[in-house]
Amino acid sequence: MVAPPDNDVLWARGLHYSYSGSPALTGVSIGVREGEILAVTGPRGSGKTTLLKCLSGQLLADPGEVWFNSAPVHTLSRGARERLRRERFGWIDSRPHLVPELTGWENAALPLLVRGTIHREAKRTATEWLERLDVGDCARKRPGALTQAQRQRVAIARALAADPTVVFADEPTAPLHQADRAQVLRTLTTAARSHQITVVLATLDEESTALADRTVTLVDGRRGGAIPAPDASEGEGRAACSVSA
Ligand SMILES: Nc1ncnc2c1ncn2[C@@H]1O[C@H](COP(=O)(O)OP(=O)(O)OP(=O)(O)O)[C@@H](O)[C@H]1O
Repeated sequence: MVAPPDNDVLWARGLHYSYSGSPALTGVSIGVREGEILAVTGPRGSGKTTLLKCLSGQLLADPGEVWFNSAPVHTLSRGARERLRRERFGWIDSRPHLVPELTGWENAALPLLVRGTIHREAKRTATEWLERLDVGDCARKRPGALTQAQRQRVAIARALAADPTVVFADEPTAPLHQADRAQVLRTLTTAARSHQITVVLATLDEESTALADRTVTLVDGRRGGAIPAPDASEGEGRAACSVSA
């Protein structure tokens, strides 16, 4: 095994993944820098979700290597991968899967409570994140009383409140109206940048890639070219980062 570059928080080499014999990823290699916002784009079915699941340890590439902070993830047991996901990674899905019986703050605090954080502290952190994401007024409401955009913000707060090193966001604005998309995405990227959280963002949306530092494209489960983000004066992405392929 070759160790990854020190400055890559996530590093993957030669990822292959098949669903019942149908290949979804065929030899994808990628490096993600600490604090970087990386957009993964490509047509429907090109393997974006599968890549995020392999990088986050939900799926085990076969073959392929995934390293997090210079330690191998692909050799960990299922239990150790689950622990890593719980403690270091956040996941934002394209649909906000909130617990209907819990209030906004309880939903946002869930990963902290599962981890054993004391109730008062978990509530304070969750409430702060809801406020940062402009849904402070949803703290006491149940998901059924919220709009889809509010629910998605609560789901984002839940991912960020647990103090993750990396957040994986799988088309997080897909279910939103056009007007809400840019705002929700801007809120996510601003919050991530201000807390040095690395974000790997699967998206079909050009607006999303403009907010990223770098974009990689998948085509039929393989890497296409890397597109540097526009200059800060044109978009909000930082200057282009180098690609490790
Ligand atoms: N659970 C599954 N079982 C069987 N095939 C799957 C499964 N999930 C994904 N696939 C297939 O694997 C390939 C890659 O899918 P994936 O969802 O990773 O792509 P994607 O780029 O995220 O697509 P989309 O933009 O539609 O979400 C596709 O051909 C898809 O049909």
